[in-house]
Amino acid sequence: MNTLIAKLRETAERDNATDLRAAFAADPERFSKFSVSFEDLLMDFSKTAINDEILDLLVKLADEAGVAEKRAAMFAGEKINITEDRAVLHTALRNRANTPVMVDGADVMPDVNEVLAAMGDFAEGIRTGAIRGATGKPFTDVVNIGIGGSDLGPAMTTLALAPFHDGPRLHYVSNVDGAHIADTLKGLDPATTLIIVASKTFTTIETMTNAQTARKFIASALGEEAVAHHFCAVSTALDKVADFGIDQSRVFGFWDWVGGRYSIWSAIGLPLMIAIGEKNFGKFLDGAYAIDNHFREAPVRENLPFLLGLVGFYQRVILDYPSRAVIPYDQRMSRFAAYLQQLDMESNGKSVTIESEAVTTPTGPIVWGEPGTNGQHAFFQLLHQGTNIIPIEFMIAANGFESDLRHQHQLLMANCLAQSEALMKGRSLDEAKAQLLDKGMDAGKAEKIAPHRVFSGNRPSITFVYDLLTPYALGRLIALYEHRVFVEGVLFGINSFDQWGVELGKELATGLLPVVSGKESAEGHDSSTKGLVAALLEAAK
Ligand SMILES: O=P(O)(O)OC[C@H]1O[C@H](O)[C@H](O)[C@@H](O)[C@@H]1O
Repeated sequence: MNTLIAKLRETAERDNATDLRAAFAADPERFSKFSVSFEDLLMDFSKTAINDEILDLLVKLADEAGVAEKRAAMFAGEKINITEDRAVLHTALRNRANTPVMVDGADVMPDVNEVLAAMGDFAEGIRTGAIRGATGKPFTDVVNIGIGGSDLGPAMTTLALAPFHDGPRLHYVSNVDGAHIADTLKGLDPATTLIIVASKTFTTIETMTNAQTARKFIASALGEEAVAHHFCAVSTALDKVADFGIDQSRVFGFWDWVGGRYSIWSAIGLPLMIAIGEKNFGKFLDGAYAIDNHFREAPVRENLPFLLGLVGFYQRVILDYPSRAVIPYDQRMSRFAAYLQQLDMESNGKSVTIESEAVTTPTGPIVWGEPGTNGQHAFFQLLHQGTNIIPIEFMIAANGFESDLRHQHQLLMANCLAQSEALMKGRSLDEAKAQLLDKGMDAGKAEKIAPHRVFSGNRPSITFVYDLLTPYALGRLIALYEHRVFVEGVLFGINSFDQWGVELGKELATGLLPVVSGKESAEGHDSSTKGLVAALLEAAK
C-alpha cells in the first residue's frame, strides 16, 4: 500500500482526528485556518476532520500522484482520456482569453468561437422573434430532447437561473418512457414550438426515439416541410444529424474532446442560452473561466477545487465514508445533486487504474442530495442519528432574488448554519437528560428517553457561501466541482473521462427489445429474466 496512505490512516486513528468538537475547542483559529475564499465564494471546511498534519500528508500525496502535472496536461490538450484516446478540453470552451489550445497540432479556439457565435445568433433570433416557425409565428416554447450530459446540464442550469430567464419557456424531455414526452407536448402549440435534439453521438436510443415522436408532433400538425423550421440539433456527429433531416444551418457542433457530462459549456448549452440570452451565457462561461485560472494558479492551500478534492479523497479513502450529500439551501438548485451525480459518479465510479490494474483503494463515493430546508424534514434524521457518517456539502447565498421576502431568506440561512452546527456539536447523554429533567420529566423516565435524544456529533460538513446565484456564480460553482472530480480521480489513479460502465445495460436492452415485444423467445436468458418477461407479456395481454 502507498506509504502516505498508510501514514494518513495511522494519523487519523492515532490523533482521534475525527473529534471535531475537540478540534474547535483547542483552536480558536480553526475557521480561519481551514476556510478559503475565491472572490465572493467562501469554502469553509473547518467542520471536517482535517488538521495541519493531515493536510500536509494529503498535499504530499497529491504531489506524488502528479496532480499538478496532470492538471497541466489536461489544460494543454494532451490525450489524458487514454481508453478513448481523447483530449479532455471542456476548459477550452470557456477559455475567454482565447489563447491557442492545441489538439493534434491544430488550435481548437477558432472552431469554439465560431460555434459560440452561431449559437448566439440563433438564440437571439429565437428570443427576439426574428427566427419564426413555419406559420410565421414566433416561438413561445422550446423543447430540448436529450439525456445524461445532453439533458442534466441545461435542465439544471435553466432552473437555477430562473431569475435571468427572459426568453421563451424551456422544457426538457429525457426519459424513453413515453409519459415524459406526452406530458411535455400536451398543451404545447406545434406552430410556436422549437425542438432541439441534443446528443453527442446522435445514436442514443432514448433521444432518437423521442426525436421521432416530436417530429410526428410537428409534421402531423404543420406538414413535413415544417420540420426544417421547427427542429435544430446539437451534436458531434454531423453526418448522423444530416441523415435525420435537420438542415446544416440549424446544427451546432462540438467535439470528441468534450465529455457529455462536461458539455454544458458547449452547444449543449444552447437551450440555456435561449433562456437567459447570449450575454448572460457569456457570464456563465466567465465564471467557469475564473475558476479554471484559480485552479491552475493558486497555491494548493488557497486552491478551492484542489482542497475540495483533497478533503473528498480523505473522507472517501482514509475515513471510508461511502457517500456524500450535497445540500444547496436554494430551491432553484434542486437539480444540482442530480447533475453532480453524473459528473462525479460517471467520472470516478471505476475499479481499474489508469495502468489497467485493479484499484487498491475505494474510488468515487455515492453522491446524492436535495435542497434544504426540504431535506431536513425527510432524510436528515439519518444524517444526525443514523449509523453511517455521511459528509455533507452545504451551499447558501447571502442574498436571495426575492428582496421583499428577506425574512424567508434569513430563515433559510439560519437553517443551513444550524444544520452544520448541530451535526458537528451533537448532544451528549448528560445534556439530553438535563434537558428532560428541566422540562419536569421524572428521573426514571428521563433515563429511558434520553438515549433517543442523543446526537453523537462530530459529523463533518463543508459549507459554501456566495453573494447571489448569478450566471457567473453558477459557472464558478460547476467548474469548481468539475476540477474537484479531476483531483480525486488523479488521487484514485483512475481515468475519470470514460464511461464504459453504461455500455453493458445498453447492449442487453437491445437484445431484450424483441423479447419484450413478443417477437423472440426469452430462451437463453436466466430464469429471473425469463420469469419477468413472462409476467410483463401476460399482464399486457
Ligand atoms: O449525448 P449522447 O451521445 O446522447 O449521450 C447521452 C449520455 O448517454 C450515455 O449513456 C453516457 O453515459 C453519458 O455520458 C451521456 O451523456
